[in-house]
Amino acid sequence: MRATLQTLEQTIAERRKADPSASYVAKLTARGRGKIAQKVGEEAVEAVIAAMADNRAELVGESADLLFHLLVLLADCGIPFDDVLDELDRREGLSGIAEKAARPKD
Ligand SMILES: N=c1c2ncn([C@@H]3O[C@H](COP(=O)(O)OP(=O)(O)OP(=O)(O)O)[C@@H](O)[C@H]3O)c2ncn1[C@@H]1O[C@H](COP(=O)(O)O)[C@@H](O)[C@H]1O
Repeated sequence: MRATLQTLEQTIAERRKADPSASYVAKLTARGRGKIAQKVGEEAVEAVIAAMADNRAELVGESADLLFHLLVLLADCGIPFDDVLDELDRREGLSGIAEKAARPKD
């Protein structure tokens, strides 16, 4: 899973500098961060609609669109996707800490 996103992140980094007439990533990047952010929002709403309609195929497709556009946005902000994964890892490490702290000591 991580390799797929890593490859896509790499491709996006390369395509940002491509000819906008030949690359969707370059075209979207040229339209500015506001437009990229708007696309992330639109794809998120479409994924939610697909989930609420219980449409599995649509949800898979819209989730792919959402992740792709999120990676384009992170690239525009100069944030490596590894930073997001590191944050998730950190939270996983934290899970259960509050529960353990609340437990009476032996
Ligand atoms: N994963 C994707 C991907 N997912 C979705 N899309 C594009 O996202 C767009 C979303 O469609 P919409 O109808 O929502 O948007 P639109 O009508 O094109 O644009 P708006 O008018 O809404 O702004 C489509 O044009 C899709 O082709 C993607 N375009 C590219 N990739 C990946 O990015 C790589 C680089 O692509 P290029 O930059 O085109 O070389 C590709 O090899 C793929 O791996």
